[in-house]
Amino acid sequence: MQDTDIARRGLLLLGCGRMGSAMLEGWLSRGLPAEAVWALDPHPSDWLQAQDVHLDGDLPVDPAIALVAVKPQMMRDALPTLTTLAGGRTLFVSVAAGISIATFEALLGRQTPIVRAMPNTPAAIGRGITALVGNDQTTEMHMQQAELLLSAVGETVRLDTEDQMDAVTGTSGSGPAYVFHMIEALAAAAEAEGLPSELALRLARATVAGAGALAQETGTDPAELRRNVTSPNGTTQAGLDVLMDEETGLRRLMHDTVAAAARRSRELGRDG
Ligand SMILES: NC(=O)C1=CN([C@@H]2O[C@H](COP(=O)(O)OP(=O)(O)OC[C@H]3O[C@@H](n4cnc5c(N)ncnc54)[C@H](OP(=O)(O)O)[C@@H]3O)[C@@H](O)[C@H]2O)C=CC1
Ligand SMILES: O=C(O)[C@@H]1CCC=N1
Repeated sequence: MQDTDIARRGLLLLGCGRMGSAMLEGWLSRGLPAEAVWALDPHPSDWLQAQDVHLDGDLPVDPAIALVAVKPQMMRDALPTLTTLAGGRTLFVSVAAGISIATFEALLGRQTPIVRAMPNTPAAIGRGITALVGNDQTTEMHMQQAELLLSAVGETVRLDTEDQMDAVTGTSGSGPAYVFHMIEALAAAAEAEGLPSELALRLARATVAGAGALAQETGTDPAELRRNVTSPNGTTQAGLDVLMDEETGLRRLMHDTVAAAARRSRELGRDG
């Protein structure tokens, strides 16, 4: 991230809570100079205060990007802080769930280039994935600039239409929480089978991490990877008979989980 327009002109981060700091941690560790970052947050964490970023002072004059990472419900209060940067060279990037580009245009003006993005917290270790879509003012150069920033903390993918964003939010935005719960549930099940809690958690964590890495690194169809584990009439088959039950199994549960999250994203867009 050194020697980029972002490093030269600066990055403004509005809201540095869980998602803002996950990304900031990733950018700093990938070479974005701390002095190129202006962060605004009413209650900065100890971690944020320990970074050499400009904290809660004046706005930078002409930042390349203003990234908005406050809660959707805070957006209407927080965004006016940045209106002096709207309509100029600064690209606005929002990671807020639900809040539409039209809402940002109403607050910042239609001539402001705005990218709506949905990252996830594995960005903190450079393993995030962020989906992006821009408004009519965003040029190819703006999209590439947003991708440069977000690809420093993981993969990026452009969406065809903004209305895909609610489903993306329910899938990859919220998804890490589902996977962490999978670790919790697997560990609890191991304990119920008599293993000590520390060992149970260690096995569950390494299994989820290892399986995820195998799926990601080989690119093999996950169904094939699942079959590779499943010996005929063996232990895995006995387990999967429960997990893949059509009525009560994971597919149905995951369907309802993602649908509920996507629905909430649409609600936040209406009420946020
Ligand atoms: N957490 C996640 O996994 C993901 C979150 N997002 C999106 O990121 C955004 C932030 O979420 P998350 O980080 O979880 O939430 P947090 O509450 O952890 O972070 C939001 C931060 O913004 C601060 N804030 C509140 N008002 C202002 C203001 N006026 N100016 C500057 N900062 C302000 C908050 O301070 P205080 O707490 O003191 O109010 C807080 O530190 C949300 O819009 C969410 O939808 C997107 C993808 C994933
Ligand atoms: O829970 C939320 O609303 C945010 C958006 C995606 C992940 N966290």
